[in-house]
Amino acid sequence: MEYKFEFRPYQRQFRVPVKTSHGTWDLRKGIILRLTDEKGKEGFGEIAPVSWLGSETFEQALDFCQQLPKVITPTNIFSVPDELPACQFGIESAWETITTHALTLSGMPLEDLPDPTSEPEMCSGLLPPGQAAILACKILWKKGYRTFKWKIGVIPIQLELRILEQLVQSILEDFSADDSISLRLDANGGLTDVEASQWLHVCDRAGKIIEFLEQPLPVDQFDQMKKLSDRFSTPIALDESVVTLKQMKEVYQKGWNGIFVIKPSIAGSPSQIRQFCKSKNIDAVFSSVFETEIGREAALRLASELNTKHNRPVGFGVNHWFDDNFDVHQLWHD
Ligand SMILES: O=C(O)CCC(=O)C1=CC=C[C@@H](O)[C@@H]1C(=O)O
Ligand SMILES: [Mg+2]
Repeated sequence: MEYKFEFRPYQRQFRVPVKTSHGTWDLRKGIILRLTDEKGKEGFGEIAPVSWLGSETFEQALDFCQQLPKVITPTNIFSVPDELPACQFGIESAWETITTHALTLSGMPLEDLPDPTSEPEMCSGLLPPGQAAILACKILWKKGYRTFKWKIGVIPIQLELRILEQLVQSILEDFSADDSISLRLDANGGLTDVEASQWLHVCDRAGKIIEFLEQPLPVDQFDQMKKLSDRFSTPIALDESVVTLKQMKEVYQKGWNGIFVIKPSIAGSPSQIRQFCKSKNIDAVFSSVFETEIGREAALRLASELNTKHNRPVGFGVNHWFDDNFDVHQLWHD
């Protein structure tokens, strides 16, 4: 079978730049691709790199698309290099939408997939860093969210610890007690070992309201994170340490049995991710990379199949970070 291959780069300005301990991200650039088979059936996919998290760069992805032939075969689709995980995901998921006849691979019709972004209690809402998190939490709670993720490691730790106290206080006071509220803290690898211990002491004291502390230390400090997870009761979730399938396997081999934050759009081949997660029974939190509806649908299709054991709310409550009325299908009409 041969497929006509077309691609369109896009870019979307964040309403508010995404600030993390890695720095400031203000423009989301990606590539929407379309495969058309010999019967005219179309399949869309998205390449949404986040190089500072560990995927290829947007430029490397664009170069790869430009060097592909205008007509490709399954050999091209399944031989995308492992150094291009966002390209692997985008091209293979476009192929899946054509070949699985709009069914998820577990046989569920696509239109029946639960869209967590329309069911906020199944989704975590991403809060801005710093003091702004408190008001943002109230706004998202009113929209139905009950799981919130807050970026830390962005301003001095004493300030952030004080804000956490205020955040927990406002949740306990303002939200009805029967709400099972969860707070996820994401340091993006920006803490020192001492700061991570300080955070985990506070999290342990705050109790179950803190679902997990995400990537407290840099990727090269896996052993220290393993020690922290043994020392404190608050779970630790790895993100930057497990961006690609290759990293997931390495970390699993080293004995990580904690939470894996899986960003399908930058993790690599969907079929290989599926195989790994099913065979290892991974405790996963599926997370967005601010992709468009094309990439989100492919990522959530995978999440719906793999998120069965722990059924953690998916990290896709990010639409409010854009305020444009971006129509991804318009790319094909310009
Ligand atoms: O996981 C979520 O709840 C939302 C997505 C999210 O937090 C992120 C997406 C991409 C880069 C980062 O800003 C951040 C992360 O580090 O997890
Ligand atoms: Mg993260």
